[in-house]
Amino acid sequence: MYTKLRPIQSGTFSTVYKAWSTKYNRYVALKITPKYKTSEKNMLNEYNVMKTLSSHSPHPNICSMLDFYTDDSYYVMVLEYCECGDLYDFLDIAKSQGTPSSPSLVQIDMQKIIRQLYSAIQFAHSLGIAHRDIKPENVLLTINGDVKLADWGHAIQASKSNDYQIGTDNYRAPETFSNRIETSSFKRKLDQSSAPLYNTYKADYWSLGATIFYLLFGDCLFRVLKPKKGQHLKNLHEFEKDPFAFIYNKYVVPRLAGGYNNEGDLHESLQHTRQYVWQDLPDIYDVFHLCKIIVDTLLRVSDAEERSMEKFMNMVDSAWNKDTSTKDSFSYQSKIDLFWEQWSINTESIPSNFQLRNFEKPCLVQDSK
Ligand SMILES: Nc1ncnc2c1ncn2[C@@H]1O[C@H](COP(=O)(O)OP(=O)(O)OP(=O)(O)O)[C@@H](O)[C@H]1O
Repeated sequence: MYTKLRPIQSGTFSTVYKAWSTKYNRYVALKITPKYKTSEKNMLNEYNVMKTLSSHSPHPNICSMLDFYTDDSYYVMVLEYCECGDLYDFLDIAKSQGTPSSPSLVQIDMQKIIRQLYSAIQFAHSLGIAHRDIKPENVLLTINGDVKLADWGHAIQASKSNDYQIGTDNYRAPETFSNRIETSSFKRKLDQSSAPLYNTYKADYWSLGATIFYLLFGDCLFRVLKPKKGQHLKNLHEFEKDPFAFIYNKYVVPRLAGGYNNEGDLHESLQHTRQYVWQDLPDIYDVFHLCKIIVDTLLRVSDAEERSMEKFMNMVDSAWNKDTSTKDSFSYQSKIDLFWEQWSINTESIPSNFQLRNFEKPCLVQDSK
């Protein structure tokens, strides 16, 4: 019924193949998991989640399960095939095609990706399912540039959980790290049931914010090497104290090595380091503005309850609403005002050869001294 054509990629637990289905008369993806790599309980959980998500009217931005098989050695999940693979690899290819002086021709339609991810996550939450591993690697792309949220292996059908360390560190919400929990009983792993519960939907909101951040800067917000896990918590504290200074120092300043005379140069430098182009963020203020929206609505460190995907989407909608007659619309002047209000970083934190000067328009210049 299925003819395996080629392996697509091996993940931690499974290998995914492109295959042809005579039953559906279309290409499919076979996600094949050896039984020794997972427990029956975990597989049953993924199967049940996929079944719920794929039944009655499947969501266009969720990678549906078409079939499921098992034998003595393997579990085989038959999935819709996404021709362009995952977003992480897609951007990696885009980056490798470009050069610092000429970015790859790949263009990222931010609005489309954001809206479709929002819609997929909202749909899953409305069915009582939290994904718990949202990241660029789990966002698949179709040939039409539509996204499909995939890999529901860590998903849970509950709005609260006290499972910690589930998902991927670089995209995981702070409250899901067990070493933030001070209860000694939890630390000693005596009684997990007494560990505090976290809201699984709000944890997904954080991961959505971290995923969009990756698209903006081509890098993870809190990239931490495995041996340096403690660093992750330090980063979170630093980020919480002043998110804009954190982002500015870690993601903007390092890209200023060559010196910049105006915001156009800075915008280009960001594009060139990433080496792919955003289709719909025409200038640097749009990038910073979107970044501010993410920080204000999704990347709330301690006050997880304040995270709101609806607020995020409303603010994105008004930021992209180019009708300047609307009160909240994003005029060029308001972008500049916002830049100074939110991004005028303490000058002590800027390397000595750079300074912010308020010219006709705010811009970054290299100090000639
Ligand atoms: N339906 C699909 N169409 C095309 N490519 C796919 C599909 N499903 C998965 N892939 C590719 O295979 C990779 C691994 O898939 P998946 O994340 O589901 O496996 P996994 O074993 O759970 O991985 P991990 O746990 O390491 O994240 C994806 O990142 C993607 O590149």
